[in-house]
Amino acid sequence: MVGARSGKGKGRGRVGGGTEGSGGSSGGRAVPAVREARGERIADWADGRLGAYTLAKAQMRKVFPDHWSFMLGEICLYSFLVLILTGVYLTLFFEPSSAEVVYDGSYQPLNGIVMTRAYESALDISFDLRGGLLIRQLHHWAALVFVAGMIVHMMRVFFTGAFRKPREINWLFGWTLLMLGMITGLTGYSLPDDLLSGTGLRFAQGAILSIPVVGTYLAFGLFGGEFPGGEIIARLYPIHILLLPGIMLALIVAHLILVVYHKHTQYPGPGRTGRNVVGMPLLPVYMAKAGGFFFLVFGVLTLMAAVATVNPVWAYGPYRPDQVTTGAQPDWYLGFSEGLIRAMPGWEINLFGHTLALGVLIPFTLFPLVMLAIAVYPFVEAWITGDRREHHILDRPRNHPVRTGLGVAWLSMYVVALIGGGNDIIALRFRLSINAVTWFVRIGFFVVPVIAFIVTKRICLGLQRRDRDKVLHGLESGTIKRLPHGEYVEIHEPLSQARMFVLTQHEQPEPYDPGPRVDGNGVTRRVTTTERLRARLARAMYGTAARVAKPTPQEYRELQQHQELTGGDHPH
Ligand code: HEM
Ligand code: HEM
Repeated sequence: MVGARSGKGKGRGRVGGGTEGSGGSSGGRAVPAVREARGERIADWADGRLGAYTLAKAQMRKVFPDHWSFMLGEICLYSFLVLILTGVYLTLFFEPSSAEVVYDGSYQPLNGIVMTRAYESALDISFDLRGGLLIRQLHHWAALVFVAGMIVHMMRVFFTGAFRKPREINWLFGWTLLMLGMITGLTGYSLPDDLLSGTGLRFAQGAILSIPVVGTYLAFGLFGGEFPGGEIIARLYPIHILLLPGIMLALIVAHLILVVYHKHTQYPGPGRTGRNVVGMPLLPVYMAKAGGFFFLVFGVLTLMAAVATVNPVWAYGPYRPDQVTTGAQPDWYLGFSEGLIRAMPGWEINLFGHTLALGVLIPFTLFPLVMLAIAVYPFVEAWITGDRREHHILDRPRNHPVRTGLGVAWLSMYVVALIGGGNDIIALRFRLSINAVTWFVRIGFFVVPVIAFIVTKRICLGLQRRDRDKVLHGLESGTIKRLPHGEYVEIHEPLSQARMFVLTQHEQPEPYDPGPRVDGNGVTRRVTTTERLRARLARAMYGTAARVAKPTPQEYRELQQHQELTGGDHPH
């Protein structure tokens, strides 16, 4: 089905079976000879009050393009729903209290141990509440998958250039969701007040303390005094269950409204243009698929929760500031910031009688900066290209080697820092020296992204060359033929027209050029440093070193003629 991008309500077919004008009251309406079906009566009732027909007509036949990578956003959505469902259940039994109690419950090894009521309630949920452990595990697994889903979804959007006009704002909404998701996770796994969550909070408090001038005040204010204080769990609780999920829910709604408003992008293919969407209608096809997919995500998460233990708080024991678990790890998405701090040398300087803990402050600042780099990327790229057009057809990542290289470099930086966050575990498991792992991270943080960039760019260029080859020479069939004069040639099968279109439809724009500095009359024109920088970046991004010229029709025709002469085979 093909839907138009511009104009509203292009759906065809009768929606809801309504025959009356929408929004109108049924006053003065003649009694129908045949009683309408119950569904139709309910639909009429709703339409009279909500204008349902107009809304449904415009949206229900909306076309959604089909591609597996468009399920990634859905995985984020469904794991968020699972988080809310399981989170609500947990709030019924979890008590965010730092009051001290002596444990006397089903988990024998901890009996008689002093702990907070928060930890005790987490143990009760795990051992004494029907389904409690499964729900706790499900909540935690959903959180891990939620953030992973966001990163993969973000990279899909990044590598295909779906962030370009008009979707820059939606990119920022998404990015904010990613940041909030990470913080919500941190506030969540800090709640049960086990030894691991306390260690994480100590880490966060140390990072806050390193902020110059206001750090101490902030830390004291947040924790209600000297660490750990008695307030933090009770303060994190409303932030975790209400404030952050509330903001995220609003942002997700805005995000999805924008997806509907802009209409979804589509991969290039014959018949797909920037003015249409080729795919399946929202109702019934897409709704059925989405509904099924929700249960699939829910089911897989439940299976993971049932068979793989995550955060066994009972094994860690209650938090005590004088103890730390060995191999303490944050959840994977914050391993990045942990790694930066672990790899950073413990520098400290004294400024006007105040200590500046650079060993913590620098990595603590670097983390948001690395994240910020990806947030502003769409705007930087738009500035470099000077492209103000709307884009609804996705790029093939290979056709943008520099962008793809930058994305992979960014990811590799993330992975190197993640290795740093688990330096002790990696050293232990692989029998390496922890110093060797730390030094690898220190050097790798700068070197690995550069290597990743260069390798990715080369692979992209190689793939472009391969595409060019396929268009001009067709597919290698593996059949070798001997010509009358003794030469061996491989028979090449021509590509389908559709494939040929996909491989050649991309644009290869000339990079921005500020023009000659001296014009025809010998007058020197001022070219600003910014213009020069922009031209240089544009050359790096789209210049001849960053693309393999796609075949011209002329080249193609010449080869075709040659082919006819040699009887359908390409000499190689
Ligand atoms: C709670 C988190 C998120 C949810 C529930 C969500 C949901 C969705 C859904 C369902 C779609 C349409 C299907 C698809 O393209 O996968 C979508 C598209 C989009 N998302 Fe997200 N997303 C989230 C996070 C993000 C993040 C972290 C980013 C980027 C930083 C992002 C940027 C976008 C953009 C630009 C589109 C439009 C893509 C297009 O039309 O091709 N989203 N999102
Ligand atoms: C983006 C959304 C959310 C994320 C990423 C998230 C993440 C987490 C994580 C990782 C934990 C630690 C679980 C454990 O003990 O192993 C947790 C605990 C908890 N979460 Fe959430 N959560 C989210 C939303 C919510 C919502 C919406 C609610 C309530 C309506 C909620 C209520 C709770 C409660 C009560 C706990 C403590 C229970 C316990 O740890 O045993 N969460 N959350």
